[in-house]
Amino acid sequence: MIQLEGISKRYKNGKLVTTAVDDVSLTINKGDIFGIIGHSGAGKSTLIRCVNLLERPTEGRVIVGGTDLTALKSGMLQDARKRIGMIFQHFNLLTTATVRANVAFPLELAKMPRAQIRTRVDELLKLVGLSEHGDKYPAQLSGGQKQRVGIARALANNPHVLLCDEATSALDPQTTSSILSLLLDINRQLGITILLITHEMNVIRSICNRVAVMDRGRVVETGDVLDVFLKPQTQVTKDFVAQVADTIDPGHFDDRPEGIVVRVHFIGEVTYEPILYEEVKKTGATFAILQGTVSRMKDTPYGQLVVELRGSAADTGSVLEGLRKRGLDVEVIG
Ligand SMILES: Nc1ncnc2c1ncn2[C@@H]1O[C@H](COP(=O)(O)OP(=O)(O)OP(=O)(O)O)[C@@H](O)[C@H]1O
Repeated sequence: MIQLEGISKRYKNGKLVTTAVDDVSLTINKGDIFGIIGHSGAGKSTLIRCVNLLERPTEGRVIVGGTDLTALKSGMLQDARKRIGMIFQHFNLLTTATVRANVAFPLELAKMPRAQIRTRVDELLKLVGLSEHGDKYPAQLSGGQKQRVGIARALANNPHVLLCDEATSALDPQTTSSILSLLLDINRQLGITILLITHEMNVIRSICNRVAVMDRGRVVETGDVLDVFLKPQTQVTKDFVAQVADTIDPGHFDDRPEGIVVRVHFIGEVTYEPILYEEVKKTGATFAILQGTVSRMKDTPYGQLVVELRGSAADTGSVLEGLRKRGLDVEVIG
C-alpha cells in the first residue's frame, strides 16, 4: 500500500545541511498497522510527512496504492492526497468552527453536496463516538474528544491510508488507550492501512503488527512487532523494549552455580500450556524459575521464562531438545 524507496530529506540552512531522513526504504502492506518508533530528532515526523508530500523528499520515491506520488503534478497530487488521511499530535482543528464544521471541511473542499455532507458527518461522528457533541467547539472538548474529531475529519474522504503523527502523545494513558482502540477498530472495520509514528513502545505493542525503528535519520531495525520486541537487535531497540515494564532485564543470571540458565520464549496459545513441566518430568532434571512474564501483544499472548535447569548434562540436554521440538525458542544464557 505504501512503498518508500530510498527516501532522504536534507534541510539547508545557509552552509549547514541537516539530514533528517537518510536513505529510508520501507514497504507497508495493505491492512498493516505499521509503527515507526524513534527518539526525538530521529526523523520520524519528517519521514511521515514525506508520505503525503507535506515534505518533498530530497531523494527517493513515494508510492501509495501503486501511484508514484513523487512523479505527480500538483492537481493530480491533490486528488491522490484525498486518499491519505492524517491526524496530528495537537489535533490541528479549526478552533472557530464546531465539531460538525471541522469534520465537514474536507467534504466541502471536495465539493460534496450539502445534504450528503450532513449524512456523512453524522456517520463519521457516530463512528468516533461523538454524535452528542457535534455542535460544540474544540475548546469545549477533552483532548481525547479533540483527537476523535481529528480522526473523523481524516476519514471523511474514505482514505485508504491513515497517517498518525504522534496522535496520542498529548493524551493521558487512559485516553491514549481509548484512541488506540478506536484506531484498531478503524483498521479492522474499514480495512484502512495505518502508518503511525511514536516514541512510545506501548503504542507499538498495543496495536501495530509491524514496526520500524529509526535512529539518526535511518531505519536500524524493522520486522513483525513480536520478533522485534522479543529479539531486539540494536541498542536503540533494546532501550525502547525496556520502556515496557513487563520485559525481562537481561543478563543478571550468570552467578547461578548449580545448573544452566535458560531463557524460554512462548508465543501464541502455547504460552498457557504446561510444556516446561511436561518436558522436565520426562527426565531426572528439576528447574527453578528465576524470572518470568506473560503478556499480550495486540491479540497474541507471549511469555518469557528464565529458568535454571538442574541435573545431569544428558537430562538438561534432553529438556532443551524437548522444548525445541515443541516449537519453543530456547536460549542458554548462563
Ligand atoms: N524544517 C526544518 N529545517 C531544518 N531542520 C529540520 C527541519 N525539520 C526537521 N529538521 C531536523 O531534522 C531532524 C529530524 O527531525 P524530526 O522532527 O523529523 O524528528 P522526530 O523524530 O520526528 O522528532 P520529534 O519526535 O522531536 O518531532 C532534527 O534534527 C530536526 O532538527
